[in-house]
Amino acid sequence: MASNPADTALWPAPHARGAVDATVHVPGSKSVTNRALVLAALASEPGWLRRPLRSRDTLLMAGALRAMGIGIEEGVGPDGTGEFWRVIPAGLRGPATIDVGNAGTVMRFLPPVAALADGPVRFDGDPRSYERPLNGVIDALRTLGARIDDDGRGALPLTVHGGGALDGGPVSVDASSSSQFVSALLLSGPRCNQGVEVRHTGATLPSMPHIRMTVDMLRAVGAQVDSPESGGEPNVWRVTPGALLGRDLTVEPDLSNAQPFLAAALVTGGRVVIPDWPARTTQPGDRLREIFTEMGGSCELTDYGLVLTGSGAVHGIDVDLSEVGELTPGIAAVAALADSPSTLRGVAHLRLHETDRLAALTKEINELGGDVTETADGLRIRPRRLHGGIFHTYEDHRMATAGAILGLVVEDVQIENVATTAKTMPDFPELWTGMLGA
Ligand SMILES: O=C(O)C1=C[C@@H](OP(=O)(O)O)[C@@H](O)[C@H](O)C1
Ligand SMILES: C=C(OP(=O)(O)O)C(=O)O
Repeated sequence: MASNPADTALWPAPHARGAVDATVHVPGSKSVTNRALVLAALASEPGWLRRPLRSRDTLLMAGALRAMGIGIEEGVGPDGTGEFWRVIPAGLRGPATIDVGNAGTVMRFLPPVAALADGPVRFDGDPRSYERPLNGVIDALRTLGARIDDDGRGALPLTVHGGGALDGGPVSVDASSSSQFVSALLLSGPRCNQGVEVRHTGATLPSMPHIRMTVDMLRAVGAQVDSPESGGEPNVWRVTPGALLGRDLTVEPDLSNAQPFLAAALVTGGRVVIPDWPARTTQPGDRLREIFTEMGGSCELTDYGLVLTGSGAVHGIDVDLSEVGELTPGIAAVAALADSPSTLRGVAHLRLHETDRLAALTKEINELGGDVTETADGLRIRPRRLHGGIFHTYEDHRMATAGAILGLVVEDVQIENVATTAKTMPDFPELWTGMLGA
């Protein structure tokens, strides 16, 4: 939380004096790092993560696993290989207290791990974590044999009374409010006595690429997973019980955190290169190549990385973002600077993210003179000439980076609490000013 006064200070968002031309090395993926940590902790032998993301969300994940008995050693590899974490699995145990902060991955992926531990594990976090939905995970775990004490709201705080093992088996979950419910149950699935069969029952399921990421990463450590994409029933995933391998994994750059830098090339008619952009990935940020091309840029994926070149024109877009919801704040910022209106659809669940992102984007862009309206499942954005002002961030890293995009083009934008970017990208202000050659 923003207990340090410096956290709530105003950061004058740098204004671009011309076309941006830069190469930006983006830190590792939050989603990959936190899945890799969980899978390595559940493995039957030590494993390595190279170039892990070190940010609030991933340090909370590492701290939580350590609290349950897992060894995590940090070091720096030989030239060019960067930092690494060595994860040494051990018997999971309580009593432990876990701070989830406001990390969806920690609050959802770890209760199943705690159910496998021996002893009570208490979960608590930022005030916002009490509001983010966890009911799918709580109810499903009870069905699978776990004992949980909560206050009946389907959210934190709670205590999982781990019994050292979990029966597992079939379970239904409505994951329309967060794909992380499904990922959470699958990740611990191989360690359940009967494995798991997870059936999503809701009308919609957001963030499918993140579920594919879970399935791919499980398979990479030796788990057997049947998924709708591998010929299984729609909305059903089956994980067979079995030991997981310790692997040596290099974490890809976080493509969703590459978004503001790519947007900088787009809105200034410049050129930004992101090295190590993977040729094949489950990260939702890969959709930016298509989305930012439709909005006026051109993308070239080379062996070195991704090059986005802006044309000088920025176009509005009508797009369903349900698969890639976390890209919405950055796309909304670019859309507010476009030459035609935009409609962003399929993201009602963003009201339950770090903050109510639909309300926050509407309010903050409109306070700079914009014309944004909330719809039932997204935003309608009509570009208008914007003016400077304070852009509030509601402790949401992606609000801060969205405000920075606007500040490139609009003079005198001040971002409140830019330090909130530490959730997934602690070096954001330095990377941003470095990109601008400041
Ligand atoms: O599993 C993951 O790593 C994530 C899944 C998505 O969550 P929701 O499905 O709750 O949107 C995404 O928005 C979040 O940033 C990361
Ligand atoms: C929704 C997000 O995070 P979380 O993992 O906390 O859900 C996000 O990073 O945009």
